[in-house]
Amino acid sequence: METVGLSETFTRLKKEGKVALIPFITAGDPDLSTTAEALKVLDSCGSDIIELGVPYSDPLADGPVIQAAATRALARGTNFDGVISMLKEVIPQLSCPIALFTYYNAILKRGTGRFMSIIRDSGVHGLVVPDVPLEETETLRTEAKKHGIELVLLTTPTTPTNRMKSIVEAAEGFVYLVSSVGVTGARASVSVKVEALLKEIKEATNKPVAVGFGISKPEHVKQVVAWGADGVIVGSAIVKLLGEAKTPEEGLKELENFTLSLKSALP
Ligand SMILES: O=P(O)(O)OC[C@@H](O)[C@@H](O)c1c[nH]c2ccccc12
Repeated sequence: METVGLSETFTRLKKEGKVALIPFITAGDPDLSTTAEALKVLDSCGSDIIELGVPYSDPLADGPVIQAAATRALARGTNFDGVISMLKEVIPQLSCPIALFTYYNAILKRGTGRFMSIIRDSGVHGLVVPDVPLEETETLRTEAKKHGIELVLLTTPTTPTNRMKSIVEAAEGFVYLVSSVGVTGARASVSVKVEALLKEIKEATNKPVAVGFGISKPEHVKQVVAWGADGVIVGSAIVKLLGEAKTPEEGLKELENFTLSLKSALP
């Protein structure tokens, strides 16, 4: 089935008074066939958008859980081409859009235009590149737009206001609000600064804002929703379940239960 893109998904959810559940998993951990199953589980448990990470050898923005997942995936021989061919198989079976998550290196290696057409042909709708240098963002954005890919941009608690404004202006699909400084990883609680940050961003744009970093429990989800988030991103807590389970089947079962618990915390 042809899935709609990121911004259309948020438009539908807004009409329904709902908040997007956006899980992140690392492709190839523990292996690509389990990733294919995990995408279907996440979709059937009510995920609205799925962030799929392409494993990279130097994930500088990632904490230990996702770094370990990338290492395991790379050790299994997971590469960009393998992720793309898996997606070509799986995306037609999903009802929610995929946002590919990659460090800038994978784009540099192929050239921006070629990279965008490859991911578009696989059925991917969105793209998140956490380490794209500011001066390269414009090229990335132009090429993404040309190929119908929504380029999500990230803003953080330490992003100066005028820089935040240009980020939200340029972002497609949604704005990714990184909740706390530092790297990805489950935290005991979500930074209270998120409330003020969300307010400031929502004064600067009508685009949907999804919050990520450290969210790992249903109560975190409820908190972020209460502060006005349009979407909630959960990565490390899910990656941990999948990657550290005794068997892939057990990991998928735990993934299902955990995703349902997060979904039930959302309106
Ligand atoms: O893992 P957390 O704390 O739940 O945060 C989501 C995060 O994993 C995901 O969006 C992501 C994975 N790698 C990243 C690198 C930078 C920014 C965001 C990310």
